[in-house]
Amino acid sequence: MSATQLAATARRQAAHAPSGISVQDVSHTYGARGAGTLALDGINIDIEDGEFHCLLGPSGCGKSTLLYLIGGFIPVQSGQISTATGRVTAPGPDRSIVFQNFALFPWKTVRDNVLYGLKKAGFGPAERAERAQRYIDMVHLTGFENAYPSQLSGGMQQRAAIARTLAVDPGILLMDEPFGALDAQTRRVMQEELRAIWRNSRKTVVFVTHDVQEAVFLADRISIMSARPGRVQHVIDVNMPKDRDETILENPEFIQLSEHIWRLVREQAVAATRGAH
Ligand SMILES: Nc1ncnc2c1ncn2[C@@H]1O[C@H](COP(=O)(O)OP(=O)(O)OP(=O)(O)O)[C@@H](O)[C@H]1O
Repeated sequence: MSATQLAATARRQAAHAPSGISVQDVSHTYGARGAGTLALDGINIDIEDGEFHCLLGPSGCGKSTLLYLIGGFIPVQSGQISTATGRVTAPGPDRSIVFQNFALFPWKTVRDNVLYGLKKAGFGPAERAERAQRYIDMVHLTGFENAYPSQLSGGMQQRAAIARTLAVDPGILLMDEPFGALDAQTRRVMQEELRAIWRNSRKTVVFVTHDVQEAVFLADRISIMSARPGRVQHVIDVNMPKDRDETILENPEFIQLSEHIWRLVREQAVAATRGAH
């Protein structure tokens, strides 16, 4: 193998390995500096490789902005974000994102939506076909390979979007309120499935939500953000069993921790409402 091929293989392996994320003193302003909106102010977060980390905070506190900065979808203006593959300056194969609104191509079938991501990520034809089926099966959409998004329920569409993202095997999975559009029951099932998928795949996950129970159910650690400008107010360890299903909702420790976090988030939500007047 040539040095170039070796380097390409090393890059590809690094992209698939779970990676830590270091966010150092990151601030972000939308619009003209000085006259614009300060969305984030001096964010510092260290996320370990393989960690499930939730960003929790009131609407408008900058959770999505921080996620897009980590993804490299918007440029870092101030401070620094790094992963195992180096400093984040643009999107890369080590980071993939799942959006709230599924973001599937409506004119492509489930299989073709998943294949599209794989082709873009540079997988060969045989591996693309094998991976597409494997991840469609993993999210329990076997039998719906040829269905179009409009023929699927919201939960099924979001499972297809998750399959598309997981199939390319990114080391870091970024999720922006992916279950926000789902009904409560489907949302609970998806949370359990995501937690199980994460346990098997050992990805690093950064998950944005404003739902306290969702954060406590899913996360190893939670960063609670302040009302705008977003700052990290508290970092909470969730010391719960790694295998979680809905029985944990009745666990007294789960209830106590959720109430504690709810009070912390409520303080920020009240501050946000006052700031808006
Ligand atoms: N493209 C943009 N141009 C100008 N301001 C923006 C832009 N995107 C976001 N903002 C502002 O930056 C702040 C943070 O927005 P962001 O979407 O990151 O917050 P969020 O915590 O994810 O909110 P939500 O929970 O409601 O989705 C908000 O006040 C928002 O109005």
